[in-house]
Amino acid sequence: MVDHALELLNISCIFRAKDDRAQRYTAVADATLRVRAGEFVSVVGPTGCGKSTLLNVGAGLLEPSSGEVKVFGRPLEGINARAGYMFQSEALMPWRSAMDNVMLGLQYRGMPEAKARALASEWLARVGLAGFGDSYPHQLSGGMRKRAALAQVLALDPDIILMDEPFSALDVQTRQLMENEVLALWASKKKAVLFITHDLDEAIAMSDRVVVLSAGPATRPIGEFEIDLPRPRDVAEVRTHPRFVELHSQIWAVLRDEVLKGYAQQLKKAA
Ligand SMILES: Nc1ncnc2c1ncn2[C@@H]1O[C@H](COP(=O)(O)OP(=O)(O)OP(=O)(O)O)[C@@H](O)[C@H]1O
Repeated sequence: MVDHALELLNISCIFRAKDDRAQRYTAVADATLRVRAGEFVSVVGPTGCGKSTLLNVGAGLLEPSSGEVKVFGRPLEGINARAGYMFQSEALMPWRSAMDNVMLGLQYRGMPEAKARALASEWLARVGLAGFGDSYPHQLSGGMRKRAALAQVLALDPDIILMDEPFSALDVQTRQLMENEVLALWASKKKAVLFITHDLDEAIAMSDRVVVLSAGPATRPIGEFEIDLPRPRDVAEVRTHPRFVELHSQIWAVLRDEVLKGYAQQLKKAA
């Protein structure tokens, strides 16, 4: 039996339209997505297609209109306690130091202060922020804030890591450094990762598998690709690998039409 960490089974999400509450909008329709324990899966798809919606369902933050979520084989009820979630936006509390931000989740789970401080300090060092524990978010660079947010999630030792375009706000160099760091941490801990991104290069460079979503409405997976590139990988170097180029063109052939459809819809919405 395959050991799945997270299963989204026949998920549909229907929202009331924001501008007209009588109207319904089917964001996701009959979508099935599985992540094995220890597997790194990326989901790519056009803007606004429903990537975050699916991730929110996996996190237990959003109840689907229909379908089932299983976590290590068990139906999910409420918040997914075995998952850590890293958002696109800043998750650090500006009035707390980096150390206090990382400690917060640990203490919330009942860890005594001294133990939480020691563990937070260990994780800050692991993400390259030794000596920055007393700094407040505004005193850290964008990349350092992402590192602190990563420490915050990983310190909780989740079995599943959900990441929603975590590095999209970073410059290219910092982003590649962070991607390599995430890969190194992942390789040492081998957690299940569900990673949402707009960026196909990033998805291929990081993942074991890339899932392509169709343009909305009624988004669902329309392609799935095993990424058989050797590991360990350097995200910048792997892009020059002939197999990377081959996979990129195969996946782009599926994604391209959806991106064009998504773009046309955005234009229609804006008109
Ligand atoms: N709570 C909600 N109420 C109404 N509509 C919603 C709600 N949440 C999401 N939607 C709609 O569902 C669709 C999917 O949104 P979602 O944020 O999941 O897309 P996305 O692929 O993550 O977008 P992006 O690529 O821009 O981050 C969008 O059209 C969005 O407007």
